[in-house]
Amino acid sequence: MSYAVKELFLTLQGEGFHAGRRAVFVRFAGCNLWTGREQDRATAVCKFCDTDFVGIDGDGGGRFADATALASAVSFAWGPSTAARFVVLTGGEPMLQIDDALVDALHAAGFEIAIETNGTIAVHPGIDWVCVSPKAGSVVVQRAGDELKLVWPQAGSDVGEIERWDFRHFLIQPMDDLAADENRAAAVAFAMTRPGWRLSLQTHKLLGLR
Ligand SMILES: C[S@@+](CC[C@H](N)C(=O)[O-])C[C@H]1O[C@@H](n2cnc3c(N)ncnc32)[C@H](O)[C@@H]1O
Ligand SMILES: Nc1nc2[nH]cc(C(=O)O)c2c(=O)[nH]1
Ligand code: SF4
Ligand SMILES: [Mg+2]
Repeated sequence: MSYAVKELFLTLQGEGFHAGRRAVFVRFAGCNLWTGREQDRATAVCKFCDTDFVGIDGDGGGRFADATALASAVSFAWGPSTAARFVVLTGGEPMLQIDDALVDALHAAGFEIAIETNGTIAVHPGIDWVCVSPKAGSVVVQRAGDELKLVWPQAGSDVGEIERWDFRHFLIQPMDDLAADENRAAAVAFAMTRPGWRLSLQTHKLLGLR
């Protein structure tokens, strides 16, 4: 299969459990919860997305003909060191494109594979670190994994239900929008009142990283 990739870059993981860790990001084009067009945002299932995932025109993006080609680009972006190789598959919704061949090729290149997913498509079992970020109004089928990262506040999300899902870590992340200041305060209040949850900040934005 070929892969449509919006952008591919080396940075520090900015969010969640692995925040601060060097990582290659592969941002797949396309999502099942929003077209990515501003005129469709208000009617989308997911209305608060902070990301441009339309097309294959970003830095390092393109159409990769096969898994070997994409894994080679990830390896090149990481550089020659074989230590602690870490790739984050995101998007858009990466589970629309991830397949056996890609997981095998990234593992063969020595990478630990993490995913950022909305959880509406079952995650490939070969992925090493599963971060699910549920969206109110969607049906989450991936209810187990390493990290549950809830963007907050989200009207209509059932926190009581989410807390019963089988994740090792529960994180609350303030929604970045015009109300970002209030949202940060709401996320802090959430973490203060719900033991077992931790605050996740989008540190790459604070640091001016990608
Ligand atoms: C752009 S999404 C791509 C991966 C996948 N589609 C998903 O939603 O998890 C990457 C992460 O950014 C989070 N995110 C998106 N928009 C955000 C916003 N405005 N504020 C805070 N986090 C946001 C998502 O919830 C997800 O955890
Ligand atoms: N530095 C950095 N960390 C991130 N963590 C999750 C991201 C994403 O958009 O999936 C992201 C991103 O775009 N950049
Ligand atoms: S599910 Fe993820 S990529 Fe899709 S619109 Fe929402 S935050 Fe953006
Ligand atoms: Mg992002």
